[in-house]
Amino acid sequence: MDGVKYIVAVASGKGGVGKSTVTVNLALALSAQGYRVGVLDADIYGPSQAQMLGVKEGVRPQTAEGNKFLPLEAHGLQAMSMAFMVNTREAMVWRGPMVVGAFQQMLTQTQWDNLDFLLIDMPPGTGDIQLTLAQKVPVSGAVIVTTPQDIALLDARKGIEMFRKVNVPVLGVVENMSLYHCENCGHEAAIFGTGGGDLIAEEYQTTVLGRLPLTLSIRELADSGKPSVVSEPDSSVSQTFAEIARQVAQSVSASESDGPTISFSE
Ligand SMILES: Nc1ncnc2c1ncn2[C@@H]1O[C@H](COP(=O)(O)OP(=O)(O)OP(=O)(O)O)[C@@H](O)[C@H]1O
Repeated sequence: MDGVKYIVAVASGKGGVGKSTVTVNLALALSAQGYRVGVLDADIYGPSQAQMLGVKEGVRPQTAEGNKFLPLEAHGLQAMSMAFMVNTREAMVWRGPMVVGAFQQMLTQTQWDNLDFLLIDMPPGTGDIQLTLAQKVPVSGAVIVTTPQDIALLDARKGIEMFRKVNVPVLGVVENMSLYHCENCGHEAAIFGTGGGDLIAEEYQTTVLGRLPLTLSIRELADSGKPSVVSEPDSSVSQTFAEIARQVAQSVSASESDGPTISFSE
């Protein structure tokens, strides 16, 4: 794809497991390691990257030559989202083909500037957007986000199976909300159970790229538009994201030297 070296999808089967939070922090961690990084928010109905990147409501991308949009810049990242095109306070009452059309336009009409990595924050599920992505652009790999509980793992499995079907390598699993960590007393509790990430990684011969705790600060900082990796670069959460970023960068360039072919079949 023009202006992009590697495309990495960040996906889950289930909604609300922290895909957007992981996407933005992983993008910032890659950027801190010297890469040029973009984020494409593929969640058309519920885009959250504008808020997580601190882009104010009503800021719109500029147009460029050839019917293209210039991505917005935030915290050194290039970003494109449906939230930059519409009023996010209004419900998007759109049928599937319109959603796919909007996604395709963002995918093909954004003028990315010389990116090493474009991270795509996928909507939950295994539907139209996922298939469109696999059909339209060469995806270097997918990061699967899950929480440790059974219901999320069930859906994460479907996500992994889907990427396998469309020949996109699964780079690994991020187990989010692994442990609840109370920032006042330090107490820890495995609210969503334990071992889920390991289980699924073993089942699909992939790896757990990292485990993130359920903490107030991760939520507050993402909601405030200054995610953990920029607000608390020395925290253990940011170190975990740095480690995930290193593994993603390494396995994407390793898989390139293997000469992957991306194909699609119904
Ligand atoms: N590790 C965490 N600790 C605390 N809060 C978290 C953590 N991860 C995510 N959250 C919070 O949980 C909520 C859902 O996270 P997020 O939007 O990243 O999930 P998602 O999987 O992208 O959701 P959707 O399916 O709606 O796209 C957000 O308010 C986010 O701040």
